Amino acid sequence: MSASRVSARLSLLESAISPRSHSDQIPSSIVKSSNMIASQSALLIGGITHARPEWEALSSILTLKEFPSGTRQEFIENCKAGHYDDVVAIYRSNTSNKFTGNFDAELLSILPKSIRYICHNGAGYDNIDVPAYTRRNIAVSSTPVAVNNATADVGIFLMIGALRQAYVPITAIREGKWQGQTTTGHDPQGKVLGILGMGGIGREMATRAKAFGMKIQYHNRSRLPADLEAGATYVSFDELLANSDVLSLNLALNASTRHIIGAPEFGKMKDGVVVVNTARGALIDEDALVTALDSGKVRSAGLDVYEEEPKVHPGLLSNPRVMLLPHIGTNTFETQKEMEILVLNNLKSAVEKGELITQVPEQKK
Ligand SMILES: NC(=O)c1ccc[n+]([C@@H]2O[C@H](COP(=O)([O-])OP(=O)(O)OC[C@H]3O[C@@H](n4cnc5c(N)ncnc54)[C@H](O)[C@@H]3O)[C@@H](O)[C@H]2O)c1
Repeated sequence: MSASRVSARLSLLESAISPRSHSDQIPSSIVKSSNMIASQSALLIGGITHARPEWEALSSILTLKEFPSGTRQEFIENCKAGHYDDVVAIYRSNTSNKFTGNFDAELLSILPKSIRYICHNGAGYDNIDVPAYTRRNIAVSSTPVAVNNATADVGIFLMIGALRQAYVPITAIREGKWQGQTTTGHDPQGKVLGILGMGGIGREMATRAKAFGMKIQYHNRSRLPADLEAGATYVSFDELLANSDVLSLNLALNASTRHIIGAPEFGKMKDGVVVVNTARGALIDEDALVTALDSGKVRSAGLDVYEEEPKVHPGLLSNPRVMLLPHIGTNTFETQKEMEILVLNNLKSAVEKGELITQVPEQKK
């Protein structure tokens, strides 16, 4: 990692939050109050695993409330009953989305008028209707940068696994079949990696892939400055499809990127292309991917994300040329902790300075 990126990463983590003594007590389902009564509250939806002391330290400036688990209906009832009427900032996550459902326009209409900030734990935030929250003047932050290394590591793991079609030997040896039906794989050396979405994770994919002797090309909405390009070639979307041996998806899911890769795009790719997706499942039309795998157009794929998680397309499950992981991109101790701290730093900055550190780019425009 370059010195500038290290310092950018550290500056996100520098915090005025000073951990206080850790309490293992699970708070009540609605309210965990501080010793002092602050006039404003923060609401934690779901759990905090690694940074609970830092969360509890916020009780010096805020009353802390929690909705650790439950249903969307229960959450809505709490809102309607006025339990969160003094909440100015919410800590939520992709994980806690299963309790509340999406932060969509319906939920927004029920949230207390006091809420000014949504501090989201996750680099992807497609479960928040950002335009609707922007219209209500609610600022939203996510956790970029902190996720880069762990997610790119998984991307490389999936790419190598797909190139080597590693699923077959991995399962054969445990079934007592030694190599079983293992086929001969392919080297990354000398191949062209095409990165669609050259943001934080895409650039870390590029850094790692260069060490494997790959040539890097990318497509982004706009070309990057030379220092961020770091030797990668900027190409059009169609050139990326036509000239990549491995295509890695590293862009956000939104209305304009849903199914950005479908049957017409597979048709423009090289025969035997390898597809890696650690971004969001719905970027790819999964039915079209299964068809392209079945025909051999796509030789193999490495996937961490799916269109309808936790459902996985049966055509992917049954295909031994596909490496499948259950959305574990950021699931390391170090990264999870860094993400939690970054959310809390956003929350503290919001309350104390009126600004988020990593506000989502759509709102910064
Ligand atoms: N598998 C996981 O656990 C995991 C972990 C973290 C992030 N993610 C996903 O990865 C995505 C990328 O994360 P990031 O932190 O690198 O985001 P980022 O915002 O740093 O980078 C995304 C890049 O995509 C580009 N882009 C957007 N729309 C595009 C388009 N139509 N065509 C080409 N490029 C486009 C943007 O300009 C940006 O450079 C996230 O949105 C998230 O959904 C998944």
